Amino acid sequence: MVKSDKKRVVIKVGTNVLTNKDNRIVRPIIHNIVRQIAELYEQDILSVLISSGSVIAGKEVLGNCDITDKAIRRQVFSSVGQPRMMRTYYETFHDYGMKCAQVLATKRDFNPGVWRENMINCYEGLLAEGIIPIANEDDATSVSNTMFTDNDELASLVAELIGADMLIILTDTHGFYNGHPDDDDTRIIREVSVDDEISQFIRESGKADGEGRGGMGSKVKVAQDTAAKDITVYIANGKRDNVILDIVDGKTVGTKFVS
Ligand SMILES: Nc1ncnc2c1ncn2[C@@H]1O[C@H](COP(=O)(O)OP(=O)(O)O)[C@@H](O)[C@H]1O
Ligand SMILES: N[C@@H](CCC(=O)OP(=O)(O)O)C(=O)O
Repeated sequence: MVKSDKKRVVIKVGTNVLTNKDNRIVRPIIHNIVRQIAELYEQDILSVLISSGSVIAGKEVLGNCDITDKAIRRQVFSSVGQPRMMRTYYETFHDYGMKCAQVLATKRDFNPGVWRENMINCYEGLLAEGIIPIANEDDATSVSNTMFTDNDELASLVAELIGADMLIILTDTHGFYNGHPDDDDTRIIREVSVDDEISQFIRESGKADGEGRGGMGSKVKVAQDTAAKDITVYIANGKRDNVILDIVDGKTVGTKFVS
C-alpha cells in the first residue's frame, strides 16, 4: 500500500486524563480531544489515538464486583468498559463528520513477521481511508506474557510502526518535573535529551486499581527510547485546552524529548 506523505501524529491519552477525582469518565474531555484531532484532520495531519480508560469505564459500571483475582477483574472491567469508551468516541467523531475505528493489540502483534505485517496493513488501510484508528491494549486477552508495560509502550510501538513524526503523551501533569509535581519547590523540565540522566526526578504516583499503569518512570523511559528513533515526544497535560494543537503548532507546552 502506498503511504501518503501527510504528517502523522500519535496521541496517547492516559486514564487520569479521562476521569475526574471520583474516577468517572468525563465526556467533555473526550470531546475536547476529538475536536483537536478533527482540527488536525482539516490541516491534513493524520492522527492515531491511543486511549486508555477501558478498565476504569468498566469499574464505573460494575463497581466493586465480587471478583478478587486481579487479572480476571482487569479482564472483566475492560471487556465491559472498552465498548463504552468506543461508543463515546464513535458518537463524538461522528458529530465531527469523521470516522474512527478500534484497533486492539497485544505485544505479540508487534513481533517481526506476519503479526507485524498485519498490524501495518491495518493502520495503513485505515489511515488511507481517512479513518482515525483508536488503539488500546486488548486487556481481555492480554494477560501476563503478552502484556505491554502500559499504553505508553503501545503508543511508542505504534508511532514507530507507522513512521510517526511526533508522539504526544497526554497525562494529568503539565509535563515532567524535577521532583513530584505537587511539591512547592519543583519546576517543569522543558526539554530532555535521550542521554540525560533523569531517573532521580521520578516519584511514586500512588494510583489504585484501574487508575492507570506504569507510572512516570516507564513514561519517561518510553519517551527517551522513542526520541532516540527520531520521533519527537511530548509529555503534556491532556486537560489543558488546545494542548494537542499548540504542540503541533510548535508552542512551548509540556516536556519535549529530543534525540
Ligand atoms: N517527576 C515527575 N514529574 C511529573 N509527574 C510525576 C513525576 N514523578 C511522578 N509523577 C507522577 O506520575 C503521574 C503520571 O503518570 P501515570 O500515572 O502513569 O499517568 P497516566 O495514567 O497518564 O499514564 C503523575 O500524576 C505524577 O503523580
Ligand atoms: N489498557 C488499560 C490502560 C492501561 C494503561 O497503560 O493505563 P494508563 O497508564 O492510564 O495509560 C485500559 O484501557 O484501562
